[in-house]
Amino acid sequence: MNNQRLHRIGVLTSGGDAPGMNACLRAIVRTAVYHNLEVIGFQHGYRGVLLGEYQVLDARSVANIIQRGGTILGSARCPEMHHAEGVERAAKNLKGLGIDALLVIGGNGSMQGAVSLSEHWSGQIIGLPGTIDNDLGGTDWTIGFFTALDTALDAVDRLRDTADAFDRIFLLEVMGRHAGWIALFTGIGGGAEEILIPEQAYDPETIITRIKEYRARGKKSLVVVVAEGACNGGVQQVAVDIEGHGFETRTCVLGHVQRGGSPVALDRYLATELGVFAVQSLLAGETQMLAGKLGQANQLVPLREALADRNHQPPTHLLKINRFLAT
Ligand SMILES: Nc1ncnc2c1ncn2[C@@H]1O[C@H](COP(=O)(O)OP(=O)(O)O)[C@@H](O)[C@H]1O
Ligand SMILES: O=P(O)(O)OC[C@H]1O[C@](O)(COP(=O)(O)O)[C@@H](O)[C@@H]1O
Repeated sequence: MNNQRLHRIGVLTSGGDAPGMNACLRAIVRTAVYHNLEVIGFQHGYRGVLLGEYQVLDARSVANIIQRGGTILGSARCPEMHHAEGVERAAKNLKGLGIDALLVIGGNGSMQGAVSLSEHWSGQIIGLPGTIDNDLGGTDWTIGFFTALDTALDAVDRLRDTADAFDRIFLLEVMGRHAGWIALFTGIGGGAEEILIPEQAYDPETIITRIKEYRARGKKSLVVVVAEGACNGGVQQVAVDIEGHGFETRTCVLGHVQRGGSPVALDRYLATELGVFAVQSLLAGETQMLAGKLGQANQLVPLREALADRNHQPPTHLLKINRFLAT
């Protein structure tokens, strides 16, 4: 299966970092070295390609990182890639460095960058889904989602303790500007009474009515999980709306805590399997693909299709079943 033209591959981590990116780097480097490939790690995502900032990664350079959050390569949002000149420069630099193939670990934006690059560069490109938001098509799960979820769930449990002690309404804001995956799964797993996500129109009147019903049914403490992008103004607006009806609230914004920490088992597993699969795919001559997990299988989906996949929405039927669960 060896691709005779493949000698030197580049790898980068881009966009919002996600727990498990290091585990993925380890799997990529070890698999590549096993197959006698040289690996160049670009620092801080596409910025490293543009500035020529990179390091050679050998098998030992990825020792003892499988359990570490963040990314040893660093990440960045690199605005230059939004312009043709930036993409052309990245392509020129990759060519100059003799890179035969590039592996991009990141979210939606990073995959857009990979597609743009493929229009100016003839090397092979494979993307790997790395974002806590789980908002990328072409894969059921993204690296980092499971860890972020556990962090958010832990926060809900802790808030419930103090909410119970004071009979209070707590609002927890979790990440997800455009995607409600974290909020939805955290809300279900944590037994939240209400879950607000960007995929569902925000209706303050409904929330108020339900809070009154909960209280009438003897529920004292209430937890509302709010995705960052659930409504204009985020959790602060929700607090204003609820307080406007005479209910006292407390608000907690979880923020970047969700991005850090040691990856949980499922993220390490996903990162490792997809890392190996991505290198095997390069060796098989594949390009412009996302290496993802669909069901139990590793799958290659064309990057453009993965980006266009509108079916990868969070399962909003969970909002309906939460009506039973919150009774
Ligand atoms: N439409 C695009 N065209 C080219 N490059 C892009 C595009 N969108 C994003 N990128 C590149 O990918 C980087 C990461 O994207 P971003 O959306 O910030 O994070 P993520 O990959 O986690 O979704 C951006 O900073 C930029 O360098
Ligand atoms: O760290 P920043 O730049 O403030 O971005 C925060 C955003 O990044 C994320 O953590 C991850 O999003 P991306 O994968 O799109 O980068 C979002 O949940 C959050 O809205």
